[in-house]
Amino acid sequence: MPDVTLTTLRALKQKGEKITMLTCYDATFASACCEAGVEVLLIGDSLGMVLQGHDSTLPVSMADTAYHTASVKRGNAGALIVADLPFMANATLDQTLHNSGLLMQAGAHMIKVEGAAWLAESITRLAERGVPVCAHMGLTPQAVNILGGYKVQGREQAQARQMVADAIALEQAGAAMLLLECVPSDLAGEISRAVKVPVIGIGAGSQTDGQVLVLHDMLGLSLSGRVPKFVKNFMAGQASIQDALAAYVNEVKAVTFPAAEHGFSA
Ligand SMILES: Nc1nc(=O)c2c([nH]1)NC[C@@H]1CN(c3ccc(C(=O)N[C@@H](CCC(=O)O)C(=O)O)cc3)CN21
Ligand SMILES: CC(C)C(=O)C(=O)O
Ligand SMILES: [Mg+2]
Repeated sequence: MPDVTLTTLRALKQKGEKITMLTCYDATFASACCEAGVEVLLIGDSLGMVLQGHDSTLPVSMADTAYHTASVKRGNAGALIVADLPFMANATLDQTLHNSGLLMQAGAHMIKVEGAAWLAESITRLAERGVPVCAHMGLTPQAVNILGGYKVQGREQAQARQMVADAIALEQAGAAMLLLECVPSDLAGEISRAVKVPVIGIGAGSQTDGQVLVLHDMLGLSLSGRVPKFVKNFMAGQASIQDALAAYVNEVKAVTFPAAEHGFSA
């Protein structure tokens, strides 16, 4: 796969071709994902849940994230690498700049931060220094203790209008990409059409510019036996992990995944 850059992703959006993204935490899976044509690899703080067995993403440290980012970088063959800034690693602007720098030096090409319009200042400061930022909106799992659980966001009209306005504000602040988690499908489509930067969705329906899933979820593995409704098991009917990864890429590109049953209504 030729190196995927921000330019590649913007061109895919303009062409109307869907962007494929998966979480990835190690070199071997990074290599397998690249082989399958996955364009973006995310070192998600979901690693705290799927690798470490915690019940939230909050315990994940900068050291954990840097370690997995460096591992993914060694197996990568052309994908754009995005790393999640862990819980409280962006408590101040100084810490945001310092910690983002460490993840870029570990091998990330882009940093992802959870929030809304209040992220604007740090996104601008990072972009000035050469760090592209993905703003993760909607269900932001680091705020699970404020949100009262992993619940769909933006179902109320006022909250939906605010999310559209925040997305536009963050694009103007210099965000390179947006990610929407667990928002009604039509709202996610509206936001995707309102900005020029690529919008990736998880539990956000099929109208976004791309899709992401947690690797373990799409391979049919779970700790609890309980999986969110937006997850599809791509191992079903496949002979190998490599085939399952390829099936994911095919279904996202063909817009057969996500189907209506994987999304939420308003
Ligand atoms: N393995 C794994 N997969 C994920 O997608 C994921 C993580 N871990 N850890 C971090 C967050 C937590 N996520 C979650 C977890 C549960 C639901 C969930 O159960 N959602 C309900 C919707 C509830 C509602 O209707 O408001 C569902 O039915 O899917 C959603 C996102 C997504 N992220
Ligand atoms: C679910 C994705 C978007 C994520 O942030 C993660 O894996 O941590
Ligand atoms: Mg995350």
